[in-house]
Parts: sequence; structure tokens; C-alpha cells
Amino acid sequence: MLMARQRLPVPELFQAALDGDRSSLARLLSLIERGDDEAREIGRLAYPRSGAGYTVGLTGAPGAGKSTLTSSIIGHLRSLELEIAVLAIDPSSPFTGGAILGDRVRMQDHATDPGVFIRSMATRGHLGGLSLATPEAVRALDAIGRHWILVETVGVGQVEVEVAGKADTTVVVVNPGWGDSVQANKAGLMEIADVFVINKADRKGADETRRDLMQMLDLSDLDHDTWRPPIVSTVGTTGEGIVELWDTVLEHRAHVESSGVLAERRTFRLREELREIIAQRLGRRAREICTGDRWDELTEEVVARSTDPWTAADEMLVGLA
Ligand SMILES: Nc1nc2c(ncn2[C@@H]2O[C@H](COP(=O)(O)OP(=O)(O)OP(=O)(O)O)[C@@H](O)[C@H]2O)c(=O)[nH]1
Repeated sequence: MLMARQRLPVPELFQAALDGDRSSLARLLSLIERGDDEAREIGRLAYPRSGAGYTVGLTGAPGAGKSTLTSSIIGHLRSLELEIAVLAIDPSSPFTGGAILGDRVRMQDHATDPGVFIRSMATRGHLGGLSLATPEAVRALDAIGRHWILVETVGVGQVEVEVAGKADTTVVVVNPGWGDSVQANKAGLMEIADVFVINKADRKGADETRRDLMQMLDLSDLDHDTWRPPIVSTVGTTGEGIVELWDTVLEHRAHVESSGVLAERRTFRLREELREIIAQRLGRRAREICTGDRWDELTEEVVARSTDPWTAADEMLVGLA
């Protein structure tokens, strides 16, 4: 049965996922992660069916408690009888699927609940891959009817912040005494945060952290006229503050929907994605045309200084048309 499913053509796999088959959905996401022709085929099938879903990004330094919080959020949404999908993105890891999930024991609490779909995605060695694979995976989940999609990214580096910042609502998780762990990218986190969470609020220093954040928001030159990121305190391990956190996410959603900010953000993101698709295709074309006799000759001419790299590139680029 498993082998048969592995070999199913994409349209049938997609239909099986639409009919609720979880392993077909998992397989679709693996193909998306791989990023070859089948991924594009899935993209074409998913796109017209997507659009109703809403993504909530969760990011923060390793160990900030993202998985614990995600698990509590899942519990809350399930108590409201909502279905949910979680994508755990790890840009720095070459591992995928089960490898990371194995560590996410807390999330495993929900592993047998059909209303919850959890999946890890990694770079598979090419960093650019995730920037295209993540929105594609979100659309596939959206298309099969998961309308709440949580995207958790591990880490606070540039790539993680970029991936997290592409959600409809972005939640940045910090801890008491957070300063040092995220020093390198405080500005980046400030820029993407729609909601701040001080998790581990049971530890000392939570009040100072709140004051720090308030001060940073006061000093920030970001446009907070219509929405100033609220700060919510949580204790992920007990679930304290989770309802307030979720209500704040809902408030933010209502704000971006009614103000037109959501439509603007989505248009911007799609434009960026389109640019990225074109850049990747042009990159591939470039590799294709940079072979053969004329390429070898031109390289030699550049080495011999009988021509310069720019003139040589101009000649090769004629082949791109
Ligand atoms: N005291 C306290 N501990 C917490 C709280 N939330 C999470 N923890 C603990 O913090 C540790 C890290 O939590 P995780 O949820 O694994 O953190 P994470 O951010 O997902 O970590 P990575 O996946 O490694 O990035 C675990 O031992 C949790 O039990 C909290 O509110 N208070």
C-alpha cells in the first residue's frame, strides 16, 4: 500500500490528500520540499484552491519554548474544535520529516489527533529552497482545508526571521533576560513582530523584559500608528496566558483584515515569490547555457585577457533569450 502511494501520480496523490489521507499529504509535502517538477505540479493544483487559510508564524531563539507554546496553542484550538496544521521549519538543519519531529516530544501529544497535522521541513542542503517550499507547503495545506496554519521557525538568524516574517501574523517569542541570545538580530525581530510573547514568565526578570520591549517599541521608528505589537506573558508548560495569546492573534487578524494590511502583505509576498521563481529559473538557464565550446573559448579569452568578463557575459546572455 505504501509503495503504491509512493508511485501515485501527483493529481491522484493530491485528490487522496483532499479526501483526508494523511500519508498522501505527507508525501505531497516531501515532493514540495524536494522542489523539482512534481513540486510545480502540486503548486499548480493547490493555488486555485488556496486563499482561505491564515498563517501564524512563531519564531524565537532555540529553547525559547516555541514547541511548548505551539503544543498549548494546538490544545486550545482543538478545544474550540478547529483543525490545524503546523509546519516546523529548520533552515539550519539538513534533516527533515521525522528527524526533527522526534525531538519535539511535546508536539507528539497531538500526533494521533486527526484534527492536527504536524510536519517538519528542512533545507535539504539548498538555502534558497525553503523560501519557495514554505509558501508552497502552506498553500497545499490551505488547499486541502487546513485553514489555520502555524509556521514555527527554529532560530533567530536572518533566514529564520525572513521565513517567519512571511506569515499573516508573526509572533516573536522571547524569554526573561532575552537580550543576549538575540542580540545579533534584535532589529530584524522588531521588524517582523506583530505580537511579542514573553514565555517562561514564571522565571525572574519577566517584568524587566516587558519594560525593555516597551522601551524598544517606544524608540522604534517602525510605523506603529495603527498597530503596536502587544506583549503577552505566557508559561508554556502550564498553558498560562495561552488564551490571551490566541485572542491577541485574533485581534491582529481582525486588524489586518479590516485595514487592508493583509491584502497588501499578501500581494507583496506573492510578488517576492514570483521574483524568486523567476530568479531560480534564470539561474538554471544560466547553468545550462554556460557549457559547450563557445563557453570554453570565452573562458580562455578572458583568462588570456583578450576580452573582459563583462563582454564575455554579454555574449553568453544572448543565448538566454
Ligand atoms: N520554566 C519554564 N520552562 C519552560 C516554559 N516553556 C517551555 N519551557 C521549557 O523550556 C525548554 C525548551 O522548550 P521548547 O519548547 O523545546 O523550546 P523551543 O523554542 O521549541 O526549542 P527549539 O525547538 O530547540 O528551538 C523545555 O525544557 C521546556 O519544558 C515556561 O513557560 N516556563
